[in-house]
Amino acid sequence: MLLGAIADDFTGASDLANTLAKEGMATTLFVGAGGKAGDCEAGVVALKTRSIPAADAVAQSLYAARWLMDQGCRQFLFKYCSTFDSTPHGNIGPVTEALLDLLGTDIAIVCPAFPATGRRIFMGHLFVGDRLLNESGMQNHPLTPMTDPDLRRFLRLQTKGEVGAIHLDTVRSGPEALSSAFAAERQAGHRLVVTDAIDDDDLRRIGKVATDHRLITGGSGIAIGLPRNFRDKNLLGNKVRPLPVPTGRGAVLCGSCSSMSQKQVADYSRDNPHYALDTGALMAGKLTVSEVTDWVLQNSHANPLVYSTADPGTVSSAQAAFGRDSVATTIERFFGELALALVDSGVRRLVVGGGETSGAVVEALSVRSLRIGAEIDPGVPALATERNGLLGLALKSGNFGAVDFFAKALQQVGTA
Ligand SMILES: Nc1ncnc2c1ncn2[C@@H]1O[C@H](COP(=O)(O)OP(=O)(O)OP(=O)(O)O)[C@@H](O)[C@H]1O
Ligand SMILES: O=C(O)[C@@H](O)C(=O)CO
Repeated sequence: MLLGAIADDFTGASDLANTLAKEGMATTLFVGAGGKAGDCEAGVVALKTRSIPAADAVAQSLYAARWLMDQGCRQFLFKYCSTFDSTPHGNIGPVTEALLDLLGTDIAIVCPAFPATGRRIFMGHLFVGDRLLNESGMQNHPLTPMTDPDLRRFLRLQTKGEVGAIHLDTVRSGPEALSSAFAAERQAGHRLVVTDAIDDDDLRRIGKVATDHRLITGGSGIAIGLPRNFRDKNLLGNKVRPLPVPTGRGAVLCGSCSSMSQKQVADYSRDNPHYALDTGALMAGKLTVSEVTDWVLQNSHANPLVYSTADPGTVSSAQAAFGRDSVATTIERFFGELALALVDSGVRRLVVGGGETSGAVVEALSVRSLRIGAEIDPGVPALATERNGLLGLALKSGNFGAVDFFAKALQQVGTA
């Protein structure tokens, strides 16, 4: 394994694995670290550390990094959300500083840009489409509301050390000038350096210069330029293989409340059987997994949708009534148990919306690794794994995918 990545959630891991596979690295997505890695050039360890206490996120990330070091990785990538999902306490800053210490290196690019999905960084500020981050809908996120678009200022709340910045004009002023700018930041003791990028060419420029950086952090976009560095050193084989095609019934599970998920749920619900989870009933223990499993199986000829997706007002009321973490955990556990029941009852194609939700689902399925297939929409590949036979999956980040994503994904992760 040449490149080892640690992703703070599961949809993020599949997003990054998609980029690395598209750029020609034989990539495997691992559900947690440990055990045998098999034959791959890039390994992405999916963790569920985005919204847990910082100390736990650091411990799990260091464990994953040590495992990746044992696999022989030469370069390491910490993948977080392209909308920088975090809180003033972490976990992006603390995990990055701990990885720098472990890897014995003194600089980490911080670049969540993902232009294909509208995430761009200019003068240290993160945009989503034509809006600043804090006006993009992300200010309403159920777990990590993003209210400051200035990455330098927001990240500084999470770090021990000062944060550096490299602006777009420097990124575009040639590899030598860009390398010198990183050297100057290093000299100034700025270990985390927010780096502007507004298109894929900027990301390739940064990737080229980062060839000798031991640690890089960001969204999946920052990985665009990295496979080429390994290819230029003749380190890559021709190992990317097409996915096998699972066959069987399908279902969609959505626990994301993002603006895009709300549109996707509305779109899919128009023509397909759909079941809205009643949060109150769930919290009162009045809605059981077996009840919903039965409903899905009765409708499984038509690839039904089960969702907890709700608008910000409904989410806030549920959080006020039951507590934010308690409602989130209950819903995630429900989706995990539901997915397990469905897959063990013969569902062979599963499309999941939301990073935390995807983490709960994949962990409940107890699969160890996933293979990466073709891209369905930017940042979301078809995935395949084994559980009682071949299982096709798509793990969609909250705001990713076109409005008709669910129908499209069901077709691309396998056949009926
Ligand atoms: N109706 C609801 N009320 C309160 N919380 C909810 C509701 N529905 C889902 N949640 C919780 O909100 C969180 C949504 O996070 P999740 O990561 O799954 O989606 P996302 O943040 O939109 O996706 P991503 O992280 O990929 O961008 C989960 O913890 C989920 O359990
Ligand atoms: O970077 C992104 O936006 C996604 O891969 C993600 O991490 C959402 O959970």
